[in-house]
Amino acid sequence: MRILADENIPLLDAFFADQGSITRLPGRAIDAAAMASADALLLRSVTRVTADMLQDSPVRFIGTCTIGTDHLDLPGLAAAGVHVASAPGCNARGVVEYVLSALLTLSERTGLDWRQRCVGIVGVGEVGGRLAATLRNLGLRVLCCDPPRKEQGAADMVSLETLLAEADIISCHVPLTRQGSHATWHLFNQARLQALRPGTWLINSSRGPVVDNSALNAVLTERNDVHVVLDVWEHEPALEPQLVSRCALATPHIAGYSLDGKLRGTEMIYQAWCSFNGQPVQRQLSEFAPTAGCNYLQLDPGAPADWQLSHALRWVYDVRDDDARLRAMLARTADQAAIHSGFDRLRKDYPLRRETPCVRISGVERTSAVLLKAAGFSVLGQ
Ligand SMILES: NC(=O)c1ccc[n+]([C@@H]2O[C@H](COP(=O)([O-])OP(=O)(O)OC[C@H]3O[C@@H](n4cnc5c(N)ncnc54)[C@H](O)[C@@H]3O)[C@@H](O)[C@H]2O)c1
Ligand SMILES: O=C(O)[C@H](O)[C@H](O)COP(=O)(O)O
Repeated sequence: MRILADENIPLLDAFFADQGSITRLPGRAIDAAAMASADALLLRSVTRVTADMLQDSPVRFIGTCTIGTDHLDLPGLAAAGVHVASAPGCNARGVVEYVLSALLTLSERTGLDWRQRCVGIVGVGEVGGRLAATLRNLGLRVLCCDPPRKEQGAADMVSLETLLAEADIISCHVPLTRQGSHATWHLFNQARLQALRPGTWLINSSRGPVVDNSALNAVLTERNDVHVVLDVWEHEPALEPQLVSRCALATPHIAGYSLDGKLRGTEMIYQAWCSFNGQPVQRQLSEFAPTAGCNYLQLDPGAPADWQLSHALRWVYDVRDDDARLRAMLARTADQAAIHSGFDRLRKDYPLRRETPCVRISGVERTSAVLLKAAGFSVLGQ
């Protein structure tokens, strides 16, 4: 069995070494020629695969260790008899922590308390659903917009127009789709961007083309009341430096880049591989990865509960660091080829980041403990 894999998949050998010979390539270098001599592909989100690209290839299994699948032509591959597996929800908690950190940052910069604002969530699946639950636990008013789920009977959904009219903060968590009645390509087009309420915070950590980047750039030229956070870009790894400079926070598609999320993605694809090949699952992530519950944060017991929450959220993940790294890269070059490689380098060399569930916090009062638990922390001794 010849396995062709993205070099950025962690624990490849631990899970797959005895399943065949593994060839590693940068994800963007995995092309039709490389696929022609592989039986299986293990990918992340940067490798596009269509049925046409596999015409001369024996590949029958593709596993993408990611939530998103828009890089794969799913109908074409299914028609060609290629089995595709993805990793739903693998890094959803990381994205929630990214959004919480962005809210905290915008709150500090604008002086507006994020916990008093109404949040509109567009796309209420693995990420949006967890974000909605966390924010509601923390006492925020949350509006949810998910027409496909509404059609399947989900209650309490609002239209996008209602959400645009009522939400102070909009966070986008839809898949990128180009066809069908709920296509999300340019869901945030010029008209909707212009219709944002004064002072709106708009966060996109789904896929770049969900927001029309050129329209956004134009709208931000006219309006400085809207605060935009972008983790994903319409033409990434290409970036429009002017748009970056107009964003309140700008990061290189790392919202879900917790170590836990990446490792979970590999394990889920290993499990899908075993199922596809009719073989038992013989390996578990817990054999290879550091377990949860290993980090301790000591908080000042006398500090106010809101401070404890902010401090703990910052300790888990601080979006300002990723924003600073992207801006520093852009300050060094205006050359697009260098920007492409700089963008990919920031992702490849991403610092270690762990998710909240592996954090234990000691030394807090009861009010703080309730708040911290609502945000997803385990609180020692409570
Ligand atoms: N930036 C990152 O690091 C990162 C990490 C994880 C996921 N993502 C992206 O976020 C997306 C969402 O992730 P998820 O795990 O929540 O996916 P999901 O499939 O669990 O949920 C997506 C939800 O969007 C809804 N939806 C589809 N079309 C819609 C529309 N037009 N309007 C409103 N809702 C619509 C679906 O019904 C579904 O409930 C992924 O597809 C991926 O592209 C990005
Ligand atoms: O869809 C996903 O899971 C995320 O966008 C994921 O973080 C993408 O990571 P990449 O495949 O680009 O390394």
